[in-house]
Amino acid sequence: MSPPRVLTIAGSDSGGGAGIQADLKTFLSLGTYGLSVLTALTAQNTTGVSAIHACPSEFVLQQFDSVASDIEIDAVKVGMLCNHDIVAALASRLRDWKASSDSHGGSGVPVVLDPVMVSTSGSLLLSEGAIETLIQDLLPLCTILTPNLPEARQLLKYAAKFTSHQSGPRERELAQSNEMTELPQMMAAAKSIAQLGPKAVLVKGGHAKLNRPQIESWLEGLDTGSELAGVNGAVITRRGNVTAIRTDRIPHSHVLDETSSQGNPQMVVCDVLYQQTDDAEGSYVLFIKPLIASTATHGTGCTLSSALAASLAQGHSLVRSTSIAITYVQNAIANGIQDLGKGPGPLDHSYPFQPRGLITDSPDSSTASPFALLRSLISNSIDVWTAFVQHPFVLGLADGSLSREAFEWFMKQDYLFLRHYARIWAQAAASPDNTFEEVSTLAGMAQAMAEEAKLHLQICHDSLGMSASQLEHETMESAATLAYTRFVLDTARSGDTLELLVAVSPCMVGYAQVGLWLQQHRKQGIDKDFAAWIDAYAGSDFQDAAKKAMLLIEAKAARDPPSPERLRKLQKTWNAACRLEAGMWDEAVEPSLRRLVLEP
Ligand SMILES: Cc1ncc(COP(=O)(O)O)c(N)n1
Repeated sequence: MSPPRVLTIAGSDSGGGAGIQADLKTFLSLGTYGLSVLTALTAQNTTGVSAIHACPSEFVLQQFDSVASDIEIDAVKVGMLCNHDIVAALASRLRDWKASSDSHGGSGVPVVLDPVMVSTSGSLLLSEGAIETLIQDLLPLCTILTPNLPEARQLLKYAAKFTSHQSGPRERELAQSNEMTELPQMMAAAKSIAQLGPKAVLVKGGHAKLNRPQIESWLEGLDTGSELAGVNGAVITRRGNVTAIRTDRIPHSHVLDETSSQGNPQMVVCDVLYQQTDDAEGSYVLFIKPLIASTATHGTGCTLSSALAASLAQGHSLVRSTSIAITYVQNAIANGIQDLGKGPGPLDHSYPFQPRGLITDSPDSSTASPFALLRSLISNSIDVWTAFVQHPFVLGLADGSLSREAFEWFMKQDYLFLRHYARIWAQAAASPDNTFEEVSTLAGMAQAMAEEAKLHLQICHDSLGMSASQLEHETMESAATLAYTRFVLDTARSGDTLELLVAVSPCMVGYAQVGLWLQQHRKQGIDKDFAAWIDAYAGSDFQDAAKKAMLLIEAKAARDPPSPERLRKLQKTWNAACRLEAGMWDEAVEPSLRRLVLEP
């Protein structure tokens, strides 16, 4: 079960925040295996770059040949290339390598190119003379190019020179305007840059703060109102060749104070993805999300392009990979390490495994890879997982802004859910392949659910005057509760114990994670029932039962290691369960989504 392999060809940042260091951390947290070819060493810290030592281009190729002749590579990310010699040597090698791997029946290894030119701190990371070679030799080989706005401006200066298409003056006009801060301009720029050869271009809008009402009205002019879907809290609309994916969710941050991260909800950032299509029009996907006002953004470009390459290596489409990469970066920025050195800090690449303690700590030092399966399931569902464990319901519990009414709605539905959930654990306990100890652990989870339900009962009794019998026999079940329980019961019927355990895991692992997180981040003076809820999930009874069950899942997976195909199926089951979990909280916080469907 070797993970997908991703190669970074980039420079080293001795400060650890950008370059190959950022790339390898990103690869690891997105469930891939990282390889690296170094182009240059930088003496760098949070305050800037003090020296650069370029590798001889022959040595860059030697590293590449060594890796590529032995290890099958699923995606490549290219970052800092330093000088003309390295660009030229690499372009020639990548062209031959891609041609030979394509001729072996492959559809081509995706190459993500981050055209690193100048560091955030102002140092030149690509010599002037290398840009033309990069454009002429390297861009045509790449699947996607990911310039930020200053880099896009640079590239546009060359677009007119190297392409035969008609819109030369337009490029010059765009390149000269230092204010490429309007969405239509960014879209035009992405399309022009694509003429230079890459199949797709992602113009990153981080340097342009856009105004939400303006964007909304621009999109409305475009929309026929065809709202396609809400996926992971995003609203997707499409008109013609423009798809817009809008999220309002501000990633939770344990480092930024609310005033800075939520300072102005009217400000958004938009990344523009342009893909070449068979007709001349191409297609656009706009990723619109809240601006996070943080200074800890060192390594953002490296991280985004690496996350994109890792997701492509996992087999995701370009649009989904872009969406995963953006989600990863948003959250890693929101959790940026502010106080690492004297200058702007780096992102926190390890945020998916926060709070440290649940899944990162080895419960048993004799296990080489504790929680290997659960880590891989989380790593491969970062966007879905984050939408669940940092749901507005959870954030509302932390700062007390959740309404009592939403909380009580959820308590009633969760009470109904828990009865089924306890049945499912009991069913898993009865599986014929269980050891004696496993029967006891799984039955213990059923018992833990019964304990958990007592809290629900008490809250419903004290605030709504409801008895257990009223809850069980007079409460209608909502669509989200029914959907989740039916999904898990169907999985149980398939008879595959590991799959059943994966279906119930997000609830257990997620609540254990959410409980620990809330314990650290809840505000003083929140509602006493919110506090009791947090105490229940952060408490040792629930945490211990969850940890035991997690170890059991890992033991089962280790005993009968899933094939790649089975792993894909388990991942789908996990993803669905995460979405269904979040769906129950969606109903709580958004009354218009509630549907009571099943009479008791
Ligand atoms: C080795 C290396 N590669 C890339 C960057 C750009 O990153 P940033 O724009 O965040 O400074 C960097 N500073 N160092």
